[in-house]
Amino acid sequence: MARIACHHIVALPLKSSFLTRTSSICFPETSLSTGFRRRFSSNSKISMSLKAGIVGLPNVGKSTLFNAVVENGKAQAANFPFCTIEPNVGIVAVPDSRLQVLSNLSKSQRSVPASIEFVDIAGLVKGASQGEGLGNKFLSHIREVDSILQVVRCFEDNDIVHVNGQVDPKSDIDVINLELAFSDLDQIEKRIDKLKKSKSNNSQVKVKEEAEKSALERIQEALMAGKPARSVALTDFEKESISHLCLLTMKPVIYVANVAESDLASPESNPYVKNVMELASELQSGIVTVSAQVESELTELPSEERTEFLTSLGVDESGLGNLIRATYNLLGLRTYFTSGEKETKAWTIHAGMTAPQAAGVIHSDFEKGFIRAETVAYNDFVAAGSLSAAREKGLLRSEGKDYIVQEGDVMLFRFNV
Ligand SMILES: Nc1ncnc2c1ncn2[C@@H]1O[C@H](COP(=O)(O)OP(=O)(O)OP(=O)(O)O)[C@@H](O)[C@H]1O
Ligand SMILES: [Mg+2]
Repeated sequence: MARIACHHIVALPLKSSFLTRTSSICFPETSLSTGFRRRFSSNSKISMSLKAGIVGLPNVGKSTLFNAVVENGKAQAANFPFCTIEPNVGIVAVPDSRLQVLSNLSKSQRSVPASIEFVDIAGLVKGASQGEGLGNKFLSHIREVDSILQVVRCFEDNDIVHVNGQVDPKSDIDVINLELAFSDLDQIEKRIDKLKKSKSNNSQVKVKEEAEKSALERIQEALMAGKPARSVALTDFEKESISHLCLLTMKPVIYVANVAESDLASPESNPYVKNVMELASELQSGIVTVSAQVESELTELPSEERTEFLTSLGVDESGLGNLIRATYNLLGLRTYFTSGEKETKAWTIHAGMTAPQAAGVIHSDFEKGFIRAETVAYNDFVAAGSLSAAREKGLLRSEGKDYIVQEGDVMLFRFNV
């Protein structure tokens, strides 16, 4: 296996999911895990969950990581319409080697990668849920993201102040998680009070409110026991009933252990990283190790010098690609392709989406007027060499409106307008 500047330690679906069409993915038990098998009903509102928030104590390396990821994401794809929406929100390309392969085969004029949004959120401190530091404002920024990358300081450096005086990943993680839990508890308490006072006579509303109350009571219990909301088993109906609250501890988390450059080659031997690994597994979350400092220095170097720098640190490649892919997968996102002479493009869908829903990602008219999809698995497309060759060999299938789009499908939609 290639040595990389970012090691995925927990079974997060990284590269494997991109190599096989139907990948067997082992996700931590998050709220998203059921989504793999779940089908999206056609009337359910689909929003592309694309935002990952970089969260952590002050001065742990969040902005350093954010800048490196954004710079790297931009560099990954010259044709990618990169933009920084606000100074602290950046869209980055999801690196995917399949894109270039398809693009070459189709002799496309350009290729467009999938993308996700990263948000650099200011540091959280103890007491934030009571308004300390930048307090509730920043908790509300976290509320808006779909997944959390929690940066944990695992590097020693006496010149860089640690808000609590010493490097202690367990304590840092506890501080952040406690603030998130307090904020959720506060919201839940208010909501349960409101639900108790509800006088609705509408039976449908009543059923929904009962489901919401029952879910919230169970989440409240879990939070009091130090567990995140995502650890509570909920039905789809219950999940939907509480979704308006955007609970912070419901969001899937990846712990990003930010290590010194000297630890990059074997992060597992750093006891701080070990602590983070143990906690991540207890909290049903993923972990990646990365050195934000190294990544930021890499973006400053001309590409020919990057390999040399990485080799001197004992690794082969930058860790950001893996971090971005891990985040993409954590968000429950999947990719299908369209490929032709004009362009080859990676489109982002949720796992479980049907062909018309996937077509709707391109344009709502494609979904409304959907007739059929012609589809071929990525590996079959590559083996055949082109869409027409795949058709001749009978590898191109014609699929109807119930077809669940698979990771890596290359698709062509037939529709009426
Ligand atoms: N892996 C690392 N090794 C050594 N130094 C690092 C590492 N990662 C970040 N730093 C340094 O730590 C300092 C703080 O980094 P940064 O400003 O990114 O933190 P932050 O979490 O965004 O802080 P804030 O919450 O105040 O915005 C910087 O001087 C940065 O160069
Ligand atoms: Mg910062």
